[in-house]
Order: sequence, then structure tokens, then C-alpha cells
Amino acid sequence: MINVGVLGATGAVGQRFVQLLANHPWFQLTTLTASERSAGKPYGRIVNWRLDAPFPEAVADRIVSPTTVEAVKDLDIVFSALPADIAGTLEAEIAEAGVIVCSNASSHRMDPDVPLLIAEINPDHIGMIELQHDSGRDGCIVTNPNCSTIMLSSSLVPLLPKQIESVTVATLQAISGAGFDGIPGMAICDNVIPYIGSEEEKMESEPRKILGSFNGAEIEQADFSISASCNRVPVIDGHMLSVWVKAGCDLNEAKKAYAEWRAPFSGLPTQPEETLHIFEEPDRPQTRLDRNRGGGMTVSVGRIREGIRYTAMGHNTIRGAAGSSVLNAELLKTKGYI
Ligand SMILES: NC(=O)C1=CN([C@@H]2O[C@H](COP(=O)(O)OP(=O)(O)OC[C@H]3O[C@@H](n4cnc5c(N)ncnc54)[C@H](OP(=O)(O)O)[C@@H]3O)[C@@H](O)[C@H]2O)C=CC1
Ligand SMILES: N[C@@H](CC(=O)OP(=O)(O)O)C(=O)O
Repeated sequence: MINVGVLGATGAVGQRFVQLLANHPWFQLTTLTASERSAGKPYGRIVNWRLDAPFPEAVADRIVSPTTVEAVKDLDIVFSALPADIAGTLEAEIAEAGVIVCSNASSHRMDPDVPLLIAEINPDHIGMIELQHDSGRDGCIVTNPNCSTIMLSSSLVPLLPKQIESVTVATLQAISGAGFDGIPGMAICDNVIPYIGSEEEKMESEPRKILGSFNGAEIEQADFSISASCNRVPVIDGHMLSVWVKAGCDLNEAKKAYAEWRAPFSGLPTQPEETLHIFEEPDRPQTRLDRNRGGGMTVSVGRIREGIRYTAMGHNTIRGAAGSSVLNAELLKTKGYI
């Protein structure tokens, strides 16, 4: 078994990691960390379990560690669900100590030697790890994109060969995206908030790295513009996107590209049968009905119509965070990095 830990194991993403890793066939969850407020106490006592999945009793008595290099330096992999302001320095120090860091935080996403990885979308970017090893880092950092960016980039990939010129996107994002203490109920009930700090900037930059090509030394970014407008809506989980794509194809060619696209590999434990599910019904995808498709790992796409316009939706803390990160680690194992 491969020994793994979760940094920030009590938060919205951290709890998803614990849920997904508790019975993982390859990874043994040995270490859970959180802030000084939680360290030294049994996980089952201090965690406020808020997921729509049963609490994994096997970790109830595990004593929460402080979030330090010392606490995780003997592990093979750590999954990071830390706030970005803490993750920057700490993740780099943990990677220097020889550990593989699979991170959800934004701190290292745009580093020139760090893969911004969605396993089925840009698996060859994993080669960027060699750049980190070349510069003397014993371990490495592999990052997940921003949660809305994962839905956008995954849903754009079938159209990539059709010469995308520009992308316009408007989001309807769930409140779990802001973390457990992110948005008070009084602010979001019966309301829509047309602002999510730094989200539009991330959506306009990260997909160009993800959908760019890696030539062995650097990423040549995808050559199209993105304009994003992000909104918070009162749903618990699931980010929905309305997308407009200017590309060199007509509607029939676009629909054919979606129907024919397949993930480049299959069979990893956390990989869904369908990375993309294409709906023909006029009123799908819907957040509540479709967010758990493929165990929360499938991105649903529908309403593909003249323009080209479509709707995409996925589970923000599973496909958009913890699930994608675990799948990235599974890919690392199959490629011999673990
Ligand atoms: N929510 C989402 O959909 C997504 C989140 N992300 C990113 O994932 C990361 C985690 O987000 P999320 O789970 O939502 O956040 P939460 O606020 O829900 O959880 C934060 C976690 O970090 C711990 N923590 C807070 N301060 C410290 C500290 N000073 N030292 C050590 N640990 C600390 C908390 O522990 P304690 O309980 O002890 O305070 C908790 O475990 C962020 O970087 C976020 O941007 C990325 C994609 C999607
Ligand atoms: N900002 C996203 C979630 C998130 O934390 O993203 P990032 O890791 O890029 O800051 C949301 O609110 O839905």
C-alpha cells in the first residue's frame, strides 16, 4: 500500500478526500492534518462532518496532526486542501522533503514547472515533474485547476481540434466552493451574488495552460481568449456553466466531436466510466439531478446548440477538487512516479 495523508482534512475539500481515501484500493490513509485548533485531538471528535455520505468510522480515532513538514515527511503522497495563503510555502517545503504533493490550492498552479493536471484531459503534462526533479526537488507538486476551470476545460476538449478562437462563460457556483465557513446563510439564502473573488481571473488564465501543449521544456499556451463572469447561487454542491465558443466548425461538426470524444485511458479506481456525459434532453444537465453522475466525477454537457453554445455542470468538491486530485495520483502511480 502507498501511505498518504490529507492536509486540511476537516474542511469542505478535506472531508471529500477522507471520504474518497477511506477505502481506496491502492492508498492507505495514515495521516490527517488541520490547524493548531484541531491538532492533537481525535478526528471523529473535532470534525464537523457535513457530507451527504456516511462518516468513515475507521478514521474516527485517528489523532489529527499539526500541518507541518515533520508530520508528513515519511509519507508517499499528501493531498492538500489547505487555504492558498498557507499552501504556498508549506507545499514547496514538503515536496523538497521528497513527498509527492497533490494540491487543490491555487498557490503553485501557474508555476512553469508544475503540472496543472486533469488526468483524462492533459495527461502528458505529467512530464513537467521532470523539470522539478531537474531543479533538485526530491518530491514534486502536482496541482488541480480551480473547480469551475475543471468543468470548463473538460467540456472544451472535444472542440480543441476545431480551432477555438474565443470562449465566453457565465457560471452558477455552489456555496460549498467557498469552504465551510465561506458564506453565511443570511448572505446566500434567497439570493444570487454576482462576484467570487479572483475566480474570473483564474478561469481566464488556467484553461490556456491546461489545454496548451507541453514540448518537454515548457507549456505553449492554448491560443484563444476567455471571458468569464462568475456568480454564487444557493445550491450546496455543483457548479453549472453557460458557455459560448467561437470555433471553426458548425453545429453538426461540434455535436459529432462531443459524441466521439473518449478519455485517453480507462480503468483507474477513481475514474468514471464517462469523463463527459452528453445530454440530448433540452432541460439537462441539472445540478441536483446530475452532480453525482459517475460518483461525482463525470462532467455533464447538454444544450449543445447553434453558436456554438452549451451548458456544462459538475460536482465542485469531487470532480472539481478531491476526486480529480486522487485520480491524478492514480495516474502518477501508473506512470511510475510512485
Ligand atoms: N471548496 C471547493 O469547491 C474547492 C476548494 N479548492 C481549494 O482547496 C483548498 C481548501 O478549500 P476548502 O476545503 O473549501 O476550505 P475550508 O475552509 O473548508 O477548509 C480549510 C482547511 O484548512 C485548515 N486550516 C485552516 N487554517 C489553517 C492553518 N493556519 N494551518 C493549517 N491548517 C489550516 C482547516 O482546519 P481547521 O478545521 O482546524 O480550521 C481546514 O481543514 C483551498 O485552497 C481552496 O481554494 C479548490 C477547488 C474547489
Ligand atoms: N473559488 C471556488 C473554489 C476555490 O476555492 O477555488 P480556488 O482553489 O481556485 O481558489 C468557488 O468559490 O467555487
